[in-house]
Amino acid sequence: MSSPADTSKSIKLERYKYYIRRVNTKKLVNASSNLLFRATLLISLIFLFLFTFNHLPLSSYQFNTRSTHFMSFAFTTGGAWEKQVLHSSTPRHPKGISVLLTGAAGFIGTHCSLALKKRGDGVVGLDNFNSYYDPSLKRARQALLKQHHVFIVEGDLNDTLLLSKLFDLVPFTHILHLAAQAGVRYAMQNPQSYINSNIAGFVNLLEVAKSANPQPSIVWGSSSSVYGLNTDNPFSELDRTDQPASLYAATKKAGEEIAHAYNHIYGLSLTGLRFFTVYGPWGRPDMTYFFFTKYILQGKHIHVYQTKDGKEVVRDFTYIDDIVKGCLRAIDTAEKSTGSGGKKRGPAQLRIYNLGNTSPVKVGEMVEILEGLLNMKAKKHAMKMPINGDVPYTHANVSLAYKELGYKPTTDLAKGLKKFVKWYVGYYGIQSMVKKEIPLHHHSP
Ligand SMILES: O=C(O)[C@H]1O[C@H](OP(=O)(O)OP(=O)(O)OC[C@H]2O[C@@H](n3ccc(=O)[nH]c3=O)[C@H](O)[C@@H]2O)[C@H](O)[C@@H](O)[C@H]1O
Repeated sequence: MSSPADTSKSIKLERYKYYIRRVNTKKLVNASSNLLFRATLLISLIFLFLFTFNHLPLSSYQFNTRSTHFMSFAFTTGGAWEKQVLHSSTPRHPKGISVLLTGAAGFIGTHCSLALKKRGDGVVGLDNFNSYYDPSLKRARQALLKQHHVFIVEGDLNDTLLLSKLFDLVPFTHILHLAAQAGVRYAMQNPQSYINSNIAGFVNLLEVAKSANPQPSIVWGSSSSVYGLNTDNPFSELDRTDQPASLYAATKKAGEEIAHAYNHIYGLSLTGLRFFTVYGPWGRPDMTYFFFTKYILQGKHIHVYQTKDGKEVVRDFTYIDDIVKGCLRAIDTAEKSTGSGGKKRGPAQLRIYNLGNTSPVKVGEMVEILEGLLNMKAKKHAMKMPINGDVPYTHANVSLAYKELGYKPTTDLAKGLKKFVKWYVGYYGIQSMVKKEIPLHHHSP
């Protein structure tokens, strides 16, 4: 039997337990309502953001390309942005196509935009204007395109919202995808930028393209560098491409495999073009012919690379106008994608072509041509090619591109460099430094 003292103890204990239960329940209720409140607040904010986003013109978007997160900030500008996109993308020619051209402020991108616009197609550019090389050159190309009524959207391939918005606005028939992190040797300094642009950015673009209705046909820039350490000569599309010598080459090769997967799963029509050392007016300042020109004019030393066995390195330099023709032929022969609603509806076209010049030239010879055009002697130094991603030679077999695209390069290096130098001295306003008479054309490609 229990004593009264025991009974009172057990009552106290029960009361205490009851008290603790109430406190815990209260805490639980408080915690739950707190959680509920926070969740409601979060959901409301998301709805508010989405609502605002969908009801503001895209003009609007500023893209922070330096950040790894591509945040879009919206502010109203009254639909001017949409108008520019629509105007630029509308073909003038009744049979014209509508092209989203990525990397439009780049070297090949600018020339292709002009050529498409000139023949009556609609073109909207996309470019992030990054500072890999002098952005003022990209701005000058943008100004040139503006004169020809090509509008460039300032944004990044990794910005899904922006890409989706563009496809919501315009039923693009084609994408000419030339935006990339270029440069073979720079990959050792900034490997991540190659992954961001050439892999993540490409996949993002394909993701948006596969869901678009209609799905566009896609032509994109691969590279001769995929042949890497291949020793068969000239390089044919059937040669092995599994020995890249640089991360750049590896990302381009990855792009070709990614293209295969998207073609297979989603029915996207995809054509990859392997460009061989493209040069010409409005070119890239990081490329050798470009900075050799600058250094020769400044009286600075230049290094001409040699292979391990003392031979000069060789490139199949290809003039920009030939490349532009190849790109346009690839677009014109591209079949439609077969998918819709993000689903494949049948087999789709998948192609790869070499676009080169088929006549390789020693880098030393390229220097001699420049010396003649600039009427100045270069301060040349022979140097063993560093192990930095470079390959000793490139040489394109273009018979497949000839057969299927009608691609036939017509510009030799001497003729092409002459056009480049004319542009160079005109653009940089240094005609007087070059004693020889070179007729100038300002700001025309
Ligand atoms: O076809 C491509 O797919 C690639 O073409 C281009 O790469 P490359 O063919 O390597 O051109 P580029 O750098 O101009 O060097 C030219 C030559 O000069 C030699 N070279 C270089 C530097 C130097 O100081 N001295 C020298 O002799 C060097 O050894 C080489 O033999 C693009 O940049 C690249 O983005 C990609 O598109």
